[in-house]
Amino acid sequence: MSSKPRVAVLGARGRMGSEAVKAVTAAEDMELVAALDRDEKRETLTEAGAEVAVDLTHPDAVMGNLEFCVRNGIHAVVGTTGWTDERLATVRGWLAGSPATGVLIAPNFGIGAVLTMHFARQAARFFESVEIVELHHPGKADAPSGTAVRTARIIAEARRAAGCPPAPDATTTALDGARGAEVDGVPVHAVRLRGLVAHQEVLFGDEGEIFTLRHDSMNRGSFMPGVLLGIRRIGQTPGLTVGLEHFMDLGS
Ligand SMILES: NC(=O)c1ccc[n+]([C@@H]2O[C@H](COP(=O)([O-])OP(=O)(O)OC[C@H]3O[C@@H](n4cnc5c(N)ncnc54)[C@H](O)[C@@H]3O)[C@@H](O)[C@H]2O)c1
Ligand SMILES: O=C(O)C1=N[C@H](C(=O)O)CCC1
Repeated sequence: MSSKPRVAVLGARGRMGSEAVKAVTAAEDMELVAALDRDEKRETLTEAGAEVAVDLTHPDAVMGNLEFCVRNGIHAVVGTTGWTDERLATVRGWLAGSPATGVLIAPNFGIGAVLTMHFARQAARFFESVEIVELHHPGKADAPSGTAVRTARIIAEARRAAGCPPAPDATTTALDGARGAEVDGVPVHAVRLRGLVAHQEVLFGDEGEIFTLRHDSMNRGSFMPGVLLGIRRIGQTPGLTVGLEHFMDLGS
């Protein structure tokens, strides 16, 4: 990779993509060489000599973009959501054919959001009950948020490893959705409200005690230090990395 990575942004006219274009342009240690949105051809990436592509598009678009990048040896920093185990396996398959290429999939670029997940992992085994509430702007396509899904999986994994029983819940009748979506056994509730950007609460409860982790992204600029960190690190990190925490030296 060049000493100043040559960066392309996909989804450049979107809420996140337009912020990323500004952030990359303002960063002195990288160069913006392409800014593409829907209906612009992916070949622009290779023509512009892009070394890192930042994908901030849509769950329906991200796989095609990523396949093109990996097949052309372009590293990718992905904020787009909609990830499943099957999709991750497909990306690993592409990367097997391009072993020097790196892909970072970051469910959330917010430093505080990554720390919320890190602390949730630590807290998970100490409380009988846990539920997640995520709150986002009404323009969001997916529910629950990628961050909430990842947080639930991290908590569930930590609770399984510690041998925790399922959280108590005496509900026998409920309207559809009243108890949220169950992600790996953790109830996740999604709110969509004009005025919100991206917010999450992780609620832990035990006898006489509630412990709450809350993170608020008040604007999309809050995600940009994480996007830039991903761009700076992905060239030295071949293969698939899921979660920005792997670039944050958080320890265990
Ligand atoms: N990881 C994070 O920290 C983080 C933060 C915010 C949003 N997101 C995710 O990023 C994605 C984008 O969010 P947003 O709020 O900016 O959405 P948005 O709808 O404002 O922007 C998406 C942009 O992508 C464009 N697009 C669609 N298909 C495309 C394609 N094939 N090639 C190029 N561009 C294409 C659209 O025209 C649009 O301009 C969503 O999946 C969202 O959940 C992630
Ligand atoms: O605005 C969005 O859309 C966001 N998507 C990510 C998610 O689904 O977790 C990150 C937060 C903002």
